[in-house]
Amino acid sequence: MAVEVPGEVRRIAEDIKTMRIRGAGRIARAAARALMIAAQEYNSGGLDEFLAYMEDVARLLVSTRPTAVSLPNAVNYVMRVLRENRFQSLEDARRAVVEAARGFIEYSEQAVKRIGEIGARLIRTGDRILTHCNSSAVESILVTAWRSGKRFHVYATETRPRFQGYITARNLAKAGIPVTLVPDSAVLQVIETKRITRVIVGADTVTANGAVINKIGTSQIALAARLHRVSFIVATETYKFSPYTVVGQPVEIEERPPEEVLENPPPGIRIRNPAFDATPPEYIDMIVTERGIIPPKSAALVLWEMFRRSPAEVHQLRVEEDSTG
Ligand SMILES: O=P(O)(O)OC[C@H]1O[C@H](OP(=O)(O)O)[C@H](O)[C@@H]1O
Repeated sequence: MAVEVPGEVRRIAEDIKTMRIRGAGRIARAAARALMIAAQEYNSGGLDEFLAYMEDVARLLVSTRPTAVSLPNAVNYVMRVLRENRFQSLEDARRAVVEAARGFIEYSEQAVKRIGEIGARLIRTGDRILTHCNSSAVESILVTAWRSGKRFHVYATETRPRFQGYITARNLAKAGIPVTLVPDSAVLQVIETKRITRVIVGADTVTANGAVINKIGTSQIALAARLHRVSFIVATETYKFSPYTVVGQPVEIEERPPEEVLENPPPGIRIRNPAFDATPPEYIDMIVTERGIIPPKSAALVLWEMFRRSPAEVHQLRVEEDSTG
């Protein structure tokens, strides 16, 4: 019989699903923490049962939201220690999971900080910066630049239907940064009349060809920025680069409940609520990562460096995941 998943782990999975825990980086760290808790709380059998149970937990976590690849990348990073090693005892296996999860969380936190330092160098006093949704990588850049004495103004979109732009506006205001909240539909007008100098957004997934999957509306903003020759910058940790796209697997765009758009739609009206869209590499000037700034066309190189797997190996990995799923 399958071992029961601890309540706290199920709660984390539910919180990711319902977006109480949100943001691609936070989701990844929460998933790593959930695997750590699952390993620590396991007390009902031997090593083989433990391995099967951890695979169950991994599947539960990965199934919560489909788009941000940071989630399966974090889970696979931790699970790889179990999948690729032979352990003599349950305690050794448990310890390896806890260490890997801690390692991932630490790396991720440092990466966001490093992106802040690297990206802050791009900001100039006098900039008028537009951002969309809420990205901790973008916030890290803006807050670091501000603390280093640069003075600028940020325009934050509301980001319907979940209004994550309010989180951004609140956090920036708290840091003392002048911020103006604007409706999503005002983007072109704001870029034009406020003479925006830079757009900076986060990412949920970066594909092998350098396209960026981010909060719905990002691609429209990229188009508007292109129209006015405003540089379009993406800030992201490298674990949001998708190894699956190396073999051409499309990124699934999450479709969220219609009630998020309209609670009680009048009869006869259908509602669609896609949560993300894809911005092609041609519209992206640079991607700021913890490893440095790259042009979007170099995404495949980053993937190769990180995973060091040939396309055939990635394909095999996917097949194995699917068959255990
Ligand atoms: O990792 P950080 O930079 O914090 O966030 C990255 C992205 O995650 C968010 O998705 P959601 O709000 O979880 O749907 C937004 O799309 C944001 O740009």
